Amino acid sequence: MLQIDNVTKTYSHSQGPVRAVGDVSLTVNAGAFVAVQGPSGCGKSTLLLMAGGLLRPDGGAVNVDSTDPYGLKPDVRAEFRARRIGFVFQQFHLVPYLTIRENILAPGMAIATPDAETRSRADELIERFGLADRQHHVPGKLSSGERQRTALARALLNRPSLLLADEPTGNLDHDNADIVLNDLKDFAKEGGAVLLVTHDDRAVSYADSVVRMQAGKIIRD
Ligand SMILES: Nc1ncnc2c1ncn2[C@@H]1O[C@H](COP(=O)(O)OP(=O)(O)OP(=O)(O)O)[C@@H](O)[C@H]1O
Repeated sequence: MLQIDNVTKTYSHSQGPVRAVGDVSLTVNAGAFVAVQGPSGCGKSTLLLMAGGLLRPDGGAVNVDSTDPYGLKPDVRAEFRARRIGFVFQQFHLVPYLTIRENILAPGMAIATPDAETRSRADELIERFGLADRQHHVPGKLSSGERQRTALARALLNRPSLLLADEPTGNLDHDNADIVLNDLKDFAKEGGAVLLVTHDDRAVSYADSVVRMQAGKIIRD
């Protein structure tokens, strides 16, 4: 489902280059929930962005559903991402002037005007995540838990095969964190692939397997 082979990334910086990820390989199969755990600055977000077709590695290869997203033209890559990959971030990244329902429908808009099936999928997710009463509100009016459930619903709209989650519980209390982590787990149980990057021990306990990262490298136990 997700295969990362020997990827590297170095950022250029006025103070000199910053090697964020060096020679990392990782596989996440369908039905697997894999966590990458490591301290702040070890390269987790960089790895996740490369896995999601959002940041081209300097070297190595990324394959999602046997497709190299970086081999696609930018517009085709954007559509590929919208169809196959769901993203959940710590800061939610909702569009502040769109309602909750419109935010959830946003990945549908990236492909075409949402048809009846997509709209009904959005309604199903709105029910499932307990957002029915808030669907016509903008994100600024919602709690952090509701915002992250909105982000998760948005990530699931197009029935992706891969979910990428970057510290998704960082802004949530325990109860809301449990809800989100159980939803990631359910997604894997239903046959999806989940890659979670986090420093949080509790979040990691929901994953089937954990790899540790330090200073841009995977540490093998
Ligand atoms: N755009 C950038 N330009 C320069 N350096 C960057 C950039 N983005 C990240 N870095 C550096 O690359 C390294 C890895 O950053 P990254 O955000 O991937 O780590 P992280 O493990 O996700 O950290 P955190 O948990 O704090 O988000 C850090 O040293 C960071 O300062």
